Amino acid sequence: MLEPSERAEIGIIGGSGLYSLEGIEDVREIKVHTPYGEPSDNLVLGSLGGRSVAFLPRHGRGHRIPPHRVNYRANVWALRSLGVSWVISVSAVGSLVEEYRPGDLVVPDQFIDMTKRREYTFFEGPRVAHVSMADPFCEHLRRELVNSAERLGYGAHGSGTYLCIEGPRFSTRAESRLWRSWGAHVIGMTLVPEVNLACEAQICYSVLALVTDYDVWSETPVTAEEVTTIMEKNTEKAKSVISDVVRRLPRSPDASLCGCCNSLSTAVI
Ligand SMILES: CSC[C@H]1O[C@H](OP(=O)(O)O)[C@H](O)[C@@H]1O
Ligand SMILES: Nc1ncnc2[nH]cnc12
Repeated sequence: MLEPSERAEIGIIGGSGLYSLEGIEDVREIKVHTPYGEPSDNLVLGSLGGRSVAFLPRHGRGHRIPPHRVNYRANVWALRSLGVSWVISVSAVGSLVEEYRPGDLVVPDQFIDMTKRREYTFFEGPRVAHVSMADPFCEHLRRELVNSAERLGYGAHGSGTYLCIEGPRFSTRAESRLWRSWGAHVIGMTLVPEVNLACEAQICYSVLALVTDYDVWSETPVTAEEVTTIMEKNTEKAKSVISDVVRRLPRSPDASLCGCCNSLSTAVI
């Protein structure tokens, strides 16, 4: 496979409602081919706040790809092949607890995987790896995201468990009650296996989640239309946080906060 000649330091994966980023200078658009097939769209490269970034809309521009059909391996591989060491993922999530309100930002620190049939690993044998997922997100990047949200006056819930369902349907009321009883805070359909693969690729990865709804446990059950409307009203928040955080990220992560770059050192058999 040909390695792209372009390079980028920071990858940004846009979720529902975030299909482009403003303020990128020196914009180039490239198609990246991977051993796993095509990523969700062309990658948009450029400079944001003096840092080289690569933007990829998870569902493709125009939201063409449903969550269970996203080629997560191609997306993460494509970003890695550009040399990114950080990936900021943006996601719309439902809330499973009253205190996380529509419009709020959340930077989760844990997840529960309820997906069913996805491609979870780059290591299909004969090379086998079991990466640790005890602390699945980059703590350094998480802190930077929370700090940026605070600085901009939005605030963010600095922890929370993201429960990932297979989708594309939403949960039943019984399922939603179950997720709540398990202690999950937010719900979405795309974190897994994006986070697993980022870890295998030794990338510092974190999610900036935006709450769009109260799922189906409150009176009026969530609809896709509701998610889109709330995202449209709030994408500015996510864009401002991204714009602020990319300026502040150091060239390399603080080894006392995260071990993302070494995630394979104890994982490969
Ligand atoms: C548009 S409703 C559900 C859809 O929104 C979330 O996507 P993303 O995480 O990419 O923002 C959710 O996971 C579903 O895919
Ligand atoms: N309630 C919900 N369930 C699953 N994914 C979502 N994305 C946004 N809201 C959601």
